[in-house]
Amino acid sequence: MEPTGKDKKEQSGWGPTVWANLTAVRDKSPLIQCITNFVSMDLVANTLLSAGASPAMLHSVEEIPDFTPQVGALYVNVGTLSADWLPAMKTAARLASQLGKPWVLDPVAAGASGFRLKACLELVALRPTVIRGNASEIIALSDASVGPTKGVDSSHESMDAMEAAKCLAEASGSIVAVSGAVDIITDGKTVVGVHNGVPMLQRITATGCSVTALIAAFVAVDPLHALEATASALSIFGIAGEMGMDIAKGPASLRIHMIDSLYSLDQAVVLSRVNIAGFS
Ligand SMILES: Nc1ncnc2c1ncn2[C@@H]1O[C@H](COP(=O)(O)OP(=O)(O)O)[C@@H](O)[C@H]1O
Ligand SMILES: Cc1ncsc1CCOP(=O)(O)O
Ligand SMILES: [Mg+2]
Repeated sequence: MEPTGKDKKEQSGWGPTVWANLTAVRDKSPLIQCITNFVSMDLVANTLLSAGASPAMLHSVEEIPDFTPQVGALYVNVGTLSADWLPAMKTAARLASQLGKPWVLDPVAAGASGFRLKACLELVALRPTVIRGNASEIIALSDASVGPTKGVDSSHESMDAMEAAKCLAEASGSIVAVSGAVDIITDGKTVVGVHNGVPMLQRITATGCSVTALIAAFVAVDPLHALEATASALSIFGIAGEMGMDIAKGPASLRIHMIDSLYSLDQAVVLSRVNIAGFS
């Protein structure tokens, strides 16, 4: 029998797992429903398309009963949250959970206001498959606290959020991913680190939103191995950033070259660049 998911990774390292997951996204082209912020819509859609997935920015509550059952995964991002958007986010998340479909939460600026924190906690209660945020967002969610904030940017390093990520994963039952110089992914017990990426990715708005969308595409094709799928997506996005950075002159050209690189990544590049390791 062919090894799958975790077994395959343990036998031959992460490279083949990451490549197999990217190949599955390209082959299956999963439909991803994105309820995301206004800033990110373009980069999120183009990231998904260049990876081979099929994005659809459908966010009206009236369309959810017809559309959400057809998607491979749902992506919810609270970046430009207002009260009128929240019912659609919760209705879609509840339906995805009921249908056993993977859904992924990006809790942008979770600790910036009481309104936003409460909304994020209500979404977490609807059992996302994966929660991906920066370190400050994951700490705010885990502590359920509003505090000093840099808004959508992080004022912490990803490693500062290791314990918060584990606690949040234990409490929620979700895979929790913290992005940063090292991306941390945990189910509350196992913790892996992704060491791909370049610092310039922080200078492009919506790269965090886009990597969360990519996680949704990867869990859509391997929902039973959500931790491995999440690490794979973060590694692939980081590698696309590394390849793009080789020719970029700054954030604007990195944005273009990163999308081109994501589209054209081949097996040799992926196998040589994947940099994922467990934490003991
Ligand atoms: N210092 C860094 N070095 C390498 N990659 C980074 C660094 N900081 C962020 N990244 C990458 O940039 C992407 C966006 O992450 P991040 O900036 O933390 O998210 P957000 O935009 O939500 O704050 C992720 O793929 C992450 O791995
Ligand atoms: C600038 C901004 N403001 C509200 S949402 C948003 C985009 C945030 O994107 P990311 O979290 O990927 O940096
Ligand atoms: Mg973000």
